Amino acid sequence: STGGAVATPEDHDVEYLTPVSIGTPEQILNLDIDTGSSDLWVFSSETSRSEVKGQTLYDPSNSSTAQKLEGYTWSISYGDGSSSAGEVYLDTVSIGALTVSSQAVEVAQKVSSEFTSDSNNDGLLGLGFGSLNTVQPNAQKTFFDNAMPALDSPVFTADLKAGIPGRYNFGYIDPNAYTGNITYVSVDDSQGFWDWTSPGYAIGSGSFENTTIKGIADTGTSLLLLPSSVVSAYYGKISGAKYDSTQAGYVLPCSPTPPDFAFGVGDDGAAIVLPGKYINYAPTGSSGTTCFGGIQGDSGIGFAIFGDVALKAAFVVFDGGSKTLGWASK
Ligand SMILES: N#Cc1c(N)n[nH]c1N1CCCC1
Repeated sequence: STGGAVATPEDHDVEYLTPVSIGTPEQILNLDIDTGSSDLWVFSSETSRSEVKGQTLYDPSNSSTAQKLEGYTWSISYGDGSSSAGEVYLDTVSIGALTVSSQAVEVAQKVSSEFTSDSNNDGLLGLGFGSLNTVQPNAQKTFFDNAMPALDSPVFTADLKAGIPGRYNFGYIDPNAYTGNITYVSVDDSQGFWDWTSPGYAIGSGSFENTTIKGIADTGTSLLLLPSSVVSAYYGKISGAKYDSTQAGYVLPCSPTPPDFAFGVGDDGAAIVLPGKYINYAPTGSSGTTCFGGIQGDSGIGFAIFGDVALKAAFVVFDGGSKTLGWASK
């Protein structure tokens, strides 16, 4: 089997939302597919009314295939301080033509203000490794883990794009979605993430800097978070770029377009190039003169995060069979 669906960017590509069908008859919710976590949770008929502002709600009582897991609960906190919690059902979940008949659907009873204010986001579909799942008393499998045995190939791919819809596909690699070769690298799944190591970076037309950068491929994070040495080298090339403590990040003049940023993949010289315009993440004020940087530091996290700013420059294969990541330009 195979499947897939469109991934539509929200403002500034802060997140990408994908239609996911749940239950019988189908209830379609727009979910944030997140390779940095492993819970599938949704806004629901059980979500505190005061914490819902425009989201579509999954109502298990309207699904003939919903089965409550009595006594099961979940609670998740993300690195950005947001959180949610609730109870658990099993139901049929589909992404395009790919259906999992007994998927754990975690219904939210509480969500933090960050989710309440994100009115187009109806929940998350985690595609990290199973060890990150928060369901108690027994952890539940991700959609990908449940689907894998039936997939033509044990993979899913992320083809996110700047400002326009891209796609998540399951079970196959679309040869028309990328250019050149796919370079595969090993993954350390010991922390539950798609954790890999880049050999270094280059700024603009500059020489390649060999420096080990260990980090996660994370569709649920907006920016590219890198070691401070790399970040200061990048912004040090840009007149007027500075760390702004009020914004809690590097800001830069939106014009002229900043230099490209490339990160290495594998030991044969392959690299993914971020066009400089991707680093103009969003204007900080109404004038549009100053932009918030799409590359920021990873201090305090313990690893780099290759979030959407990086991923949207690439075609990425998440291989659950070999536990590798494949990177290609496009
Ligand atoms: N912080 C954070 C984070 C992450 N590293 N991956 N996914 C995240 N979120 C998903 C929804 C809110 C935050």
